[in-house]
Amino acid sequence: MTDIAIEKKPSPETPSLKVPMRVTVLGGGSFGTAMANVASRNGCDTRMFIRDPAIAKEMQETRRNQRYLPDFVMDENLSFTSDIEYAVRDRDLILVAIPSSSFREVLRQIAPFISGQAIVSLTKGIEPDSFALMSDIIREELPQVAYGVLSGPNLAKELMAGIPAGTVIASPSEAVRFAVHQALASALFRVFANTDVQGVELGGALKNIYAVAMGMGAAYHVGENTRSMLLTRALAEMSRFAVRLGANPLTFLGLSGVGDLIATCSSPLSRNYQIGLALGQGKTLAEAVEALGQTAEGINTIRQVRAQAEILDVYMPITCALYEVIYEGKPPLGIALALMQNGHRSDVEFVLPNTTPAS
Ligand SMILES: NC(=O)C1=CN([C@@H]2O[C@H](COP(=O)(O)OP(=O)(O)OC[C@H]3O[C@@H](n4cnc5c(N)ncnc54)[C@H](OP(=O)(O)O)[C@@H]3O)[C@@H](O)[C@H]2O)C=CC1
Ligand SMILES: O=C(CO)COP(=O)(O)O
Repeated sequence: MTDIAIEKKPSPETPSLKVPMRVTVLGGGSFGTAMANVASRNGCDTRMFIRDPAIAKEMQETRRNQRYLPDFVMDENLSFTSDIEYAVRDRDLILVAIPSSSFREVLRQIAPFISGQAIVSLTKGIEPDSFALMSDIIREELPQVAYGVLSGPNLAKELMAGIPAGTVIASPSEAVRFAVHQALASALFRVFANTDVQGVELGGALKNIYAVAMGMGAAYHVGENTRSMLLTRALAEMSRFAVRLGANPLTFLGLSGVGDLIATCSSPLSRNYQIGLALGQGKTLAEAVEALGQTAEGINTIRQVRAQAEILDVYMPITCALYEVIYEGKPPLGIALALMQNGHRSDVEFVLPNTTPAS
């Protein structure tokens, strides 16, 4: 990252001072497009890396993302390239919006051209097999870079429509937190800060599991009491798991925790919710994924987290129940009834630890 952004850091008395930043977004799907648009609209010199040259050319000419967000016109200053070196050389910030399954591969492609740019993950998933978070992958592949993760209730279509939203930049580096704020914050987009990278990242990845569950619940027309119970127990479950991995439980009170859980679990715009809805309406997993045609990280996250919870001996009843329904073909209503009979447990276990063994 260049020094300019850091040297001109405004004092709290001069919050409106802005230094234009050079931003690149890797990934031309829904979220990459939405965040590139946020940065460009905010005055950043912004490039998007699209792997298919024909699509990059089409987007440059039409300013539309015909496949992922056809109903929106992108900011007129945004530029598009399929040349990865040109995309990442001499930039301040690289925002990575690539699905978790390809995240490492793309970091390896950019590695030869990285010398001082900060790398920020926008991805909400966990790498298959390794159980690595995106911040782990950045540290492994690019050990010298300043890095962060951005996560929060940020449905791509709402951002494109200019509907106000907030997000969280988590980084051990104050310079990265500041630079991301400077690049993205506006009257339409608030950027909050955290240092609990793992907690923020796990919030974004884990809530996808429960969005699948809530989509399925919607197919069964569950009531508000049931929805609220499921959401709140989801928060208990995800924070329990994340704390076992070293996260701060209080992070889950923030936008990247409860905030994103509410947005993703309540909105038909969420692709994970859409998958759950389709499954609840009787589609097979393959049919639901094919009909969606976009990334729904939750499907893999359910499998990964269930396996990891078993290894770590963390009680994750909702995740395990979903696994049984989706991957073992068990009947959803029977599984839901069994969940309701899981015994007498603490409401908030950081207040009252559970004393009875999990059934
Ligand atoms: N959409 C949303 O509202 C939000 C999404 N996220 C997260 O952002 C991440 C990306 O999601 P999203 O943009 O929505 O996903 P999409 O499915 O909409 O798009 C994925 C994009 O990544 C590209 N891509 C995949 N593999 C590679 C690769 N190896 N090299 C280069 N490009 C590649 C795809 O290219 P191609 O089209 O050529 O396949 C496509 O442009 C996910 O982790 C998601 O959880 C986070 C917040 C909100
Ligand atoms: O993470 C999201 C909103 O914050 C979007 O979730 P989906 O990937 O389910 O669309």
